[in-house]
Amino acid sequence: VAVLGGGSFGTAMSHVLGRKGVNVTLVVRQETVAASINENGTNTAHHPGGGASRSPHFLPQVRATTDAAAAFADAHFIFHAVPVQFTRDALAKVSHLIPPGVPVISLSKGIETSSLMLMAEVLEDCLGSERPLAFLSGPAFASEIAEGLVTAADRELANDLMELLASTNFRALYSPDVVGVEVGGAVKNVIAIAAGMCEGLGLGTNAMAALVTRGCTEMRKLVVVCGGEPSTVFGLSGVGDTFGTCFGPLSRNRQVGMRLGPGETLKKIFAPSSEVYGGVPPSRSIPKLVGKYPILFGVAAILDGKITPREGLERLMEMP
Ligand SMILES: NC(=O)C1=CN([C@@H]2O[C@H](COP(=O)(O)OP(=O)(O)OC[C@H]3O[C@@H](n4cnc5c(N)ncnc54)[C@H](O)[C@@H]3O)[C@@H](O)[C@H]2O)C=CC1
Ligand SMILES: O=C(CO)COP(=O)(O)O
Repeated sequence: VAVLGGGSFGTAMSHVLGRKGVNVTLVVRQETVAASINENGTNTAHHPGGGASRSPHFLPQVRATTDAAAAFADAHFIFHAVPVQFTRDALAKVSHLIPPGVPVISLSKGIETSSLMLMAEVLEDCLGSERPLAFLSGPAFASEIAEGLVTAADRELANDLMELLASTNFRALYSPDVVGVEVGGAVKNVIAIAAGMCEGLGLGTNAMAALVTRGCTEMRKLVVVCGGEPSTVFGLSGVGDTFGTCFGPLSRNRQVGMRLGPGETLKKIFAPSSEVYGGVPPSRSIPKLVGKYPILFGVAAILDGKITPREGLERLMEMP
């Protein structure tokens, strides 16, 4: 397996596969990161997620390189772990190196803000309509991967992936609903920002439960608008990922919301690093896509600095 993107999730999935004895080549951009993985067994550039613990030691099955051509040449699967907004840029440099017929599996959750496309459409744009594609989603924090959902138009490819990934600490189930799975993964990040704000404002358990429940209703409506199956929302990629993200401490999107709630600005939150968390771009693109769903639209207005989190809450409460 070649994994494109040596961030938190690319690293975590390399560990999952490495522990199964699968040979993995992690494609990173910096020689220093590759050298650190190969020589010291650690990825100094990234925490596995949640900021709580450092990445475990790499097994010898996992090697890192900056040479995508070499990594892709004999790969049976390519896992794409570059954030949605940087996907086109990343693939523009390497897509010609991917041998024909080799499946590409997206691990990335979100909506491309410039085009309002899901990863299925972005990847088809970048890799052509013949490329076999699959998508992994669900509650899968890099620091404690547990369960994921594989979705693909091709059932045989999905079966191969479920077998490839299955282990004592990872289980993959199947869904045929690519749109429903992908919309769920994008929207849950936005709900997580809202849940973090709820927490940051100290609004309590009742408010949090109501917010997350109503957020999932908006997710279901959006899945339907985009052509997915509403029942997908009740599975791992919908409520599963939303609960894990909103009610636990691990989500970076939720952590952004927790700081926004009491009044910190996005500019200040992102000042120390150039990273933009997954939920921030979809928060802004989803309203363009669907119109005024109250929670999704409210998060966008807050991130754009048009209203404060507390004003957003008041608007929700005052809605007829
Ligand atoms: N961290 C997590 O727990 C989970 C993350 N995901 C998804 O996985 C995707 C990646 O997330 P993380 O690994 O957490 O992000 P990250 O910020 O830790 O890492 C992103 C990686 O992409 C690379 N990258 C950025 N721009 C690039 C470019 N133009 N060309 C090549 N590489 C580039 C960066 O160098 C970095 O190694 C996101 O879409 C996220 O939603 C999904 C499930 C869990
Ligand atoms: O998607 C995730 C877990 O399933 C990771 O969420 P964050 O990007 O909010 O950390």
